[in-house]
Amino acid sequence: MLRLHGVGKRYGRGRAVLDGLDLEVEAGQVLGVVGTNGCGKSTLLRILAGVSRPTEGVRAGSPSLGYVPDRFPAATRMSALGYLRHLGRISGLSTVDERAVALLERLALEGGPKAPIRRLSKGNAQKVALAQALLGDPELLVLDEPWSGLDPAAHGVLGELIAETRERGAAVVFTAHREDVAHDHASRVFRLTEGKLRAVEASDEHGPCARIRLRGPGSGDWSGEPGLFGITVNGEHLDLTVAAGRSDAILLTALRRGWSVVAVDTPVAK
Ligand SMILES: Nc1ncnc2c1ncn2[C@@H]1O[C@H](COP(=O)(O)OP(=O)(O)OP(=O)(O)O)[C@@H](O)[C@H]1O
Repeated sequence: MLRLHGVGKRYGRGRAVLDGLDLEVEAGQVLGVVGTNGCGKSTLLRILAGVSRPTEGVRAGSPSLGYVPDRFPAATRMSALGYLRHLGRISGLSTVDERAVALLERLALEGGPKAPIRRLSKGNAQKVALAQALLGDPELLVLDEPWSGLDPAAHGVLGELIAETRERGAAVVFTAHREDVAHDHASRVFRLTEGKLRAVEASDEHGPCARIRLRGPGSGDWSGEPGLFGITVNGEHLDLTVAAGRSDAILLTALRRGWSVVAVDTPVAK
């Protein structure tokens, strides 16, 4: 879908921010990029999104793109919906209203679709940025620190939107500061250091997790269960967060203990 080969980037006469970097993005993949402040994550994503050119190397491929930049240009007088309509027209989308309103409602934009963009808080502006990136159902979604400023409810919705994007066969590349967040959502995680990407495997403690929702009546003491990272009681449901590799075993244990399985959210395939 999109390939970077030997990509380098230098601003003016400064040091090389990216240096001989290779990356292949394939359909249905979610790639997470982590790294310290200033290591070049936004630079890499700008090149992936085609808004900045590498000073060396090749960017090959031309998927349709949705991009959430690190800074959202939020100075417009338009309403959120007006802005999305405007971008939709520029991108040649015939009707955007229904999809735009649905996305803004799902992300719970404060003030609704008519909220003026320049009065939005950082997190709410980020929701509009996400909606504009998703509007045209792009083949590649490039998200620069998409969690920044979002409240926990919007975090959850963003996770769903990323999963849905992958399920319809599109690809996602995102940056994150927290490695565990990256592993929660990505099929592959890379660390950007010294201008290059290195794969980061999930450690046992922060590996990909599955979420299992059970309904009672069931019994048993879950303490000490290997690979069980967390339990939450949600009304009549018990929600377990488990290591992906242990989910079958924990499901069997739950069934034996008299629980019914309501839902299993499996991790992104490795
Ligand atoms: N337009 C620019 N002109 C000059 N230098 C730049 C420009 N954009 C980025 N840089 C420099 O390139 C380096 C990488 O910046 P970049 O924003 O890509 O890092 P980052 O990993 O996204 O950082 P953060 O985690 O803080 O968002 C930094 O040293 C930054 O100062």
